[in-house]
Amino acid sequence: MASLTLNPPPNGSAITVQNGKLVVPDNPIIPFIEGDGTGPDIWRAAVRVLDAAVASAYSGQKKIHWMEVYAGEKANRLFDTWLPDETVEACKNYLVSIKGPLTTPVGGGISSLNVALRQLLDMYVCLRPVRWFKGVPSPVKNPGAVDMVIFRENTEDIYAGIEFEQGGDEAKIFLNLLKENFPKQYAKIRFPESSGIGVKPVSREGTERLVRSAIDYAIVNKRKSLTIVHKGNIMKYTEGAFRKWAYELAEREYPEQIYTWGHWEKTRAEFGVEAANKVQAEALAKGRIFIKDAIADITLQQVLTRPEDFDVIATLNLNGDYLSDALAAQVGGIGIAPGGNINYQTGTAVFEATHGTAPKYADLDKVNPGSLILSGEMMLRYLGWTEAADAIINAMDAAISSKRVTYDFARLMDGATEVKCSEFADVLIENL
Ligand SMILES: NC(=O)C1=CN([C@@H]2O[C@H](COP(=O)(O)OP(=O)(O)OC[C@H]3O[C@@H](n4cnc5c(N)ncnc54)[C@H](OP(=O)(O)O)[C@@H]3O)[C@@H](O)[C@H]2O)C=CC1
Ligand SMILES: O=C(O)CCC(=O)C(=O)O
Ligand SMILES: [Mg+2]
Repeated sequence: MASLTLNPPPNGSAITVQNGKLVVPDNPIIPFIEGDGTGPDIWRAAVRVLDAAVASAYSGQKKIHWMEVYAGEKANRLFDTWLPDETVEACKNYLVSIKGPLTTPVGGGISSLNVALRQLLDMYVCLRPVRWFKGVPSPVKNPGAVDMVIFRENTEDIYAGIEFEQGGDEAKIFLNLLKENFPKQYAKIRFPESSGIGVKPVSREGTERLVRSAIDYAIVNKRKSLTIVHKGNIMKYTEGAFRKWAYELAEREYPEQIYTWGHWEKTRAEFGVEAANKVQAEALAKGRIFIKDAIADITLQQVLTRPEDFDVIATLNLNGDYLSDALAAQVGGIGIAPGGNINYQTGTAVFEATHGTAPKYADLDKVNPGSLILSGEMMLRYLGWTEAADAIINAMDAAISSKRVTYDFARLMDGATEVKCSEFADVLIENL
């Protein structure tokens, strides 16, 4: 078994934070994790596009110095560990990283390494923008109306990993604890002997830092609304509390920048519906962000039936996981759905696609690398390298217009030429 020593590229420099702002040298060291399954294919394609975009935008004055760090199957194969401490340390020390997808077995085995990274680095925002590129095949009539940005809470909820396996000693201890201390709640468990147990923590701090990031984003990017998505009618003290804390934070910290349903309701109670509508219209015309909420099940319908009503979305971990894949479907699928895990306080960020390892396509040079490339685009924007990021968006538009696309788009697009994963990268590079 090889021993693990990371060798930082000798000509690169670390990104740092000063006075709460990222300081990005022209030669930043950026750790990358190749990923499992299709990860190596899409990484090989993505890194070429990212390097070419930076080279062409800055005429060679800026250059990323990539540093491979290990996780998942490759780390286990080479170093007999799934997530080496050195990887977590590198992501922490170099601040900004990028990764391919990592496999998580279902129903047993190791816990998610993706979730572990988010928790260990306390990257509390999972940022997943969903927008349509002209010409991308979509199952909905008006995919252009989809322009949403999901802020998914990334460290809490059922993903905290507090679970007890049915029949195990821990489950028995936990069930006894419930029985003795909370007999009324225990009585609600229909089949206690044969139940596995999961615990769902949702905190005020966790909610507030997520919602604050979402409101800040909405303000900076001049977005119209923020919808708090929750299942607070059923899970009152977790998801219901998320909704309550979100509104309270908005009203307390952003009184001049937001307008909420609560404000509308107050005006309506005093002066009637017409007056309330008028005050709301005036507030929104001045650029205030409209803060509203929606229950998770109806949200999944309404993002389809009236997408124009949704803009920035703040939601809990599991809702955000479901919602991001569902929304990706409306704009061409998971093959071009990017994301980033971010701690806006420390600056730590790991960018990664929304999709998984798609193992049936591993090593076929087939899948769409767009999601990882667009995650890289988000990363470049996060670094402040907007020219390179813009170049990638323009190249994506041009590649799709030319209809030279990977299998996922080609199977739905009339007159398309199917290209391989690596060839799609070539098409993008031609268009930079
Ligand atoms: N952040 C991460 O690292 C994530 C990891 N995972 C992990 O990935 C593994 C597999 O998960 P699974 O649920 O199958 O989901 P995947 O996202 O890996 O794949 C599901 C389907 O999505 C489509 N797809 C995925 N990636 C692409 C791409 N790049 N281009 C085009 N189409 C794509 C394929 O559809 P089609 O069959 O129609 O061609 C594929 O069969 C699991 O272990 C899971 O835990 C899952 C999500 C995120
Ligand atoms: O960690 C995993 O394997 C799945 C994660 C996931 O689905 C996501 O991040 O969207
Ligand atoms: Mg997911």
